[in-house]
Amino acid sequence: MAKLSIRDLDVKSKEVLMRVDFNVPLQDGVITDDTRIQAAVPSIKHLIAGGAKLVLASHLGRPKSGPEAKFSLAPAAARLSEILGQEVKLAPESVGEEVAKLRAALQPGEVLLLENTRFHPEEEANDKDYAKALAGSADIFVNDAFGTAHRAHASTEGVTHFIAQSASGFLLDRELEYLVGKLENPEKPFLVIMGGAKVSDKIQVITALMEKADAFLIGGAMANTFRKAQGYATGNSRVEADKLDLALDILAKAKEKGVRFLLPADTRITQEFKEGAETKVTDPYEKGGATPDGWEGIDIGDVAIDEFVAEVAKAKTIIWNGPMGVFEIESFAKGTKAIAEAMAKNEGVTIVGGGDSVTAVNQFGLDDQMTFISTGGGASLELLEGKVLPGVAALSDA
Ligand SMILES: Nc1ncnc2c1ncn2[C@@H]1O[C@H](COP(=O)(O)OP(=O)(O)O)[C@@H](O)[C@H]1O
Ligand SMILES: O=C(OP(=O)(O)O)[C@H](O)COP(=O)(O)O
Ligand SMILES: [Mg+2]
Repeated sequence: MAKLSIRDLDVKSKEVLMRVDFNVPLQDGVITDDTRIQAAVPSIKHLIAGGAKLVLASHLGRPKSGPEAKFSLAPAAARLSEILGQEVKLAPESVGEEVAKLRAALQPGEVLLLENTRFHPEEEANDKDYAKALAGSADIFVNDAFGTAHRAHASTEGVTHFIAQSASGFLLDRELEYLVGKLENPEKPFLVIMGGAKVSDKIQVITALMEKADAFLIGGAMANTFRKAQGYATGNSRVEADKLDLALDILAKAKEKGVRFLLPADTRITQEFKEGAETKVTDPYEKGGATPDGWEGIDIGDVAIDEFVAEVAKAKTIIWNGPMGVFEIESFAKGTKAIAEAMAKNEGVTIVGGGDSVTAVNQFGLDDQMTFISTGGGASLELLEGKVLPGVAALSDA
């Protein structure tokens, strides 16, 4: 069923609450990649030009409980203000009396960014009272947060129950159009590359993706979980202990189905998690490779790089989510860079999704060489899996 779109709205003098995904990478309070902010600008400008009183909501990072300065959206407000060339006020909170006053005082064309919704645990719990408070006096809700559309949270799903009209934004439309439409019949071989840190979420989609993909490459922290499950020593590596059985199930299923499923043959490891740290590569696992105690896997190894690059060269359609290593630290970026370069050379369809994966590709200056850049990692994987994302399902029908 088609959903109401931002194109269909008359927003003149209306209060519009728009969910954006300003979950941008920060280092010492500085935004290292503003792709997600830039990606929301077409919808923001459209609403400003249409005379809306615009209230923006977003999460940033994963604060544990309550406000934490390092997860403030202040840098995002400042960056958006620069991009728009107009003031973007940051509310001190996402809900409450003071915020209600700020919202009521908005004039057509003005923009207010609410503080991080995840400063309230009620956001992720999709609590009704919090969602209602967030909806506040809004006449219209727009969801342009593709990167968070796979979460049924108060600001993505809950609010729609308290606002008359809920529509998709331009970014959400564009992502869905490409990732659902163009990927319906991918040219084969279809390769999925997965890595990154959000293992417990993303490992869950692999089984479903085996119905579509011909091959998988697994890097990042996800690879550690698979290697641990196989019984290899993983030292201090980041491992998802409660996903070991699932990892073994996935390996068995891949074998049964004849899906190529490549884990890194070796791993780059370190004792110190910092720039310039000494690193070394384990022996290939086949030859007894192991990560000793006190060391942790922070990138795929050199044999793995060669094998993965060869696999990328053979594929006709590739979707990549999750860096191969901790690319934010240059000494740990080799594997991620090699994959990005191999994708750039591939003449088939190359899709990179995810806040951090896209940051890496931008950092290497290879974004122009990709067919499609998606602002969502988990969201694009769940979409590919064939799921209707909760943030989309909740929108009004057209
Ligand atoms: N071996 C590893 N150990 C720990 N963290 C890793 C490892 N490999 C990659 N990462 C981290 O994964 C993070 C990105 O993961 P994720 O959020 O799942 O990807 P994306 O944002 O592209 O969807 C990066 O910040 C990177 O440093
Ligand atoms: O960064 C995000 O996803 P991604 O890391 O999969 O690209 C989104 O903002 C969702 O964040 P979440 O995974 O903490 O819900
Ligand atoms: Mg990420």
